[in-house]
Amino acid sequence: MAFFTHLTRRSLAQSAAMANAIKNVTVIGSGLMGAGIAQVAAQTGHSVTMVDIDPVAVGKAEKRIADSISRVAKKKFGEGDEATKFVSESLSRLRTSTDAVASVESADLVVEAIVENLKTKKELFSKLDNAAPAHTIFASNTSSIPIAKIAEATNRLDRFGGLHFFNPVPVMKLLEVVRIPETSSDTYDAMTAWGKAMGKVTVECKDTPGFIVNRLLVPFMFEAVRMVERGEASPKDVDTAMKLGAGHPMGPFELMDYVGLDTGKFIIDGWHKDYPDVEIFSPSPLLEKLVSEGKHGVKSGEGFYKYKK
Ligand SMILES: CCCCCCCCCCCCCC(=O)CC(=O)SCCNC(=O)CCNC(=O)[C@H](O)C(C)(C)COP(=O)(O)OP(=O)(O)OC[C@H]1O[C@@H](n2cnc3c(N)ncnc32)[C@H](O)[C@@H]1OP(=O)(O)O
Ligand SMILES: NC(=O)C1=CN([C@@H]2O[C@H](COP(=O)(O)OP(=O)(O)OC[C@H]3O[C@@H](n4cnc5c(N)ncnc54)[C@H](O)[C@@H]3O)[C@@H](O)[C@H]2O)C=CC1
Repeated sequence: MAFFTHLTRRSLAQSAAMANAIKNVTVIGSGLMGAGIAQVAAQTGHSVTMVDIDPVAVGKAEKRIADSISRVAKKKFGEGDEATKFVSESLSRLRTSTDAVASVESADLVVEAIVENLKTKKELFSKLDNAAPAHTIFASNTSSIPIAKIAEATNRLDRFGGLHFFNPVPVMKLLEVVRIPETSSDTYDAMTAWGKAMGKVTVECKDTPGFIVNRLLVPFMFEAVRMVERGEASPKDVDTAMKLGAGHPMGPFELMDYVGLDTGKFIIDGWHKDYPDVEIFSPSPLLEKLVSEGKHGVKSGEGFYKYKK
């Protein structure tokens, strides 16, 4: 028992040391997820650089972060000086850039949250691998792509893993920490300790399709779309049914609009390519139509539903 307690103390001390080791965080991608991850990292005392190839996306992310931090501050401190200080100190730790390579030069951790496309992610990581210091840990926030396939673009498989956050990042408590066979224990422990320092509850995941949550959630969403395509129910009735009958905070169509239908299409296209014989992953005419019309959900003003811009 004493030996066990000693071990627990030692591993707690090690975890704390590792959380402290990650001070400088670079988040690549300033869309829905990148902005949320950068915000929470800044809120929890990290020095953060948020990068996007698109300067317009950076500007939009800054506005979303300012709005979200105010809501977090209000919830934590109410109105007043403490809330104002929390907002200004958090924002002072956040820088932005459009130059990914330059932004990793002093990073302890790089979290990638760019579009859900394997080729684009590999091209990015390949460039970053040459520019980042040897100790830097690389992580992807991918929803559906195997971490091992992304990591192939680098020479740091032992310092590579998945950090899969949930939308909206400032609110959702879960973080899936994904390891590939080559991920070292030090890297895995450092990612987990950092997740806890971010205020998240972590779960350990193997590099299996969809990890834990999306392995269950995505087929549920697919099935909801198929029901509507078969004319069995309307999106609104499916949403009402799942909220009132199963206690979900959002119905599947509201959630798909919230996540982004373009991201949903990237996921289904990728899984259809990898598993061509699994019928549920075959292309959805309804989803194809909405995405081709630029209806990407809340972020574009329309998806399955219409939103005020
Ligand atoms: C056949 C083909 C089909 C193909 C389809 C394929 C689709 C594939 C999709 C794949 C998806 C993959 C995504 C992924 O990898 C993982 C995910 O992230 S899944 C999504 C997980 N998220 C959820 O499930 C969210 C569920 N919704 C909710 O929990 C709530 O609705 C939500 C918190 C979003 C909003 O709550 P609500 O009560 O409705 O609204 P309020 O505005 O009142 O907010 C409540 C509370 O929370 C605070 N808050 C909300 N948003 C923010 C924010 N951005 N920042 C800060 N704070 C926020 C708000 O202030 C409120 O606080 P109070 O103190 O309670 O007032
Ligand atoms: N939307 C969601 O609810 C969730 C998404 N994810 C994953 O997070 C990642 C990002 O998703 P979202 O934030 O929703 O996407 P998004 O479409 O909102 O943002 C992606 C951003 O990446 C930028 N980008 C594209 N290529 C880039 C490059 N080479 N370098 C720098 N920036 C680049 C784009 O300009 C855009 O601003 C995806 O892998 C997605 O699967 C994970 C959890 C939830």
